[in-house]
Amino acid sequence: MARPLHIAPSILSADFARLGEEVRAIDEAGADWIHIDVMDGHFVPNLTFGPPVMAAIRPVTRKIFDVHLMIAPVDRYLEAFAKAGADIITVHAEAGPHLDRSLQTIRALGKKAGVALNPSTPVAHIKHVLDRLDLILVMTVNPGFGGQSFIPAMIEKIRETRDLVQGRDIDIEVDGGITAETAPLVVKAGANALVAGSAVFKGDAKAYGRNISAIRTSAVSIAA
Ligand SMILES: O=C(CO)[C@@H](O)[C@H](O)COP(=O)(O)O
Ligand SMILES: [Fe+2]
Repeated sequence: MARPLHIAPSILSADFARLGEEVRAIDEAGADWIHIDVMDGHFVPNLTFGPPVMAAIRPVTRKIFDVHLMIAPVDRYLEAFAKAGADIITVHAEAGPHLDRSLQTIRALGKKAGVALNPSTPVAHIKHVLDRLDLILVMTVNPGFGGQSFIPAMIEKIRETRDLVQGRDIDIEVDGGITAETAPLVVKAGANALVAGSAVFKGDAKAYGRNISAIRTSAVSIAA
């Protein structure tokens, strides 16, 4: 049976001066998860926010906090993000020397564990940690910035990931350049969690619901 579809707006594209209101707006607009991009200026060439900002927006919504950590080394920060209200914590495959240990730590903190694969990272990298995973994030752009173009070669990688996890309770998430146009392609290939930043946070808050629906409708249309 097909896994449920989750639309996860990335607050990287929100107006940071009104972050709480923006989170409330996407909650009311029908977001399934709230995607939180944490960047360290080292693993990726950009800086965003950390646990205190996350803790500040935690009371605004009960939706799943889907936390994408672009931090290396990552292990020393896992507990802080768990305490700040993360539900899913995703680390990059290259974010530390001991991926298996990082994933064990996340689950020991009572959170769902995810691994993110950069566009150039082979799917085979995670073949031996599947038992530790709740989610695989296939990056469809190079991490670091919102508003980049979807990399078409990632379609084949999503298929490969889907084949690898067959029969397991693992979500396949995609992140980068997801729009109403690319959504059906990634869902057809096997993705069931779609991150979208610039395609959701365009126009004013009244448009967010329409933007989310447009992605969901086109994603579902291909699945039907
Ligand atoms: O992790 C990242 C970027 O590194 C993403 O979550 C972006 O925030 C997605 O933005 P769009 O490509 O949807 O604008
Ligand atoms: Fe992300």
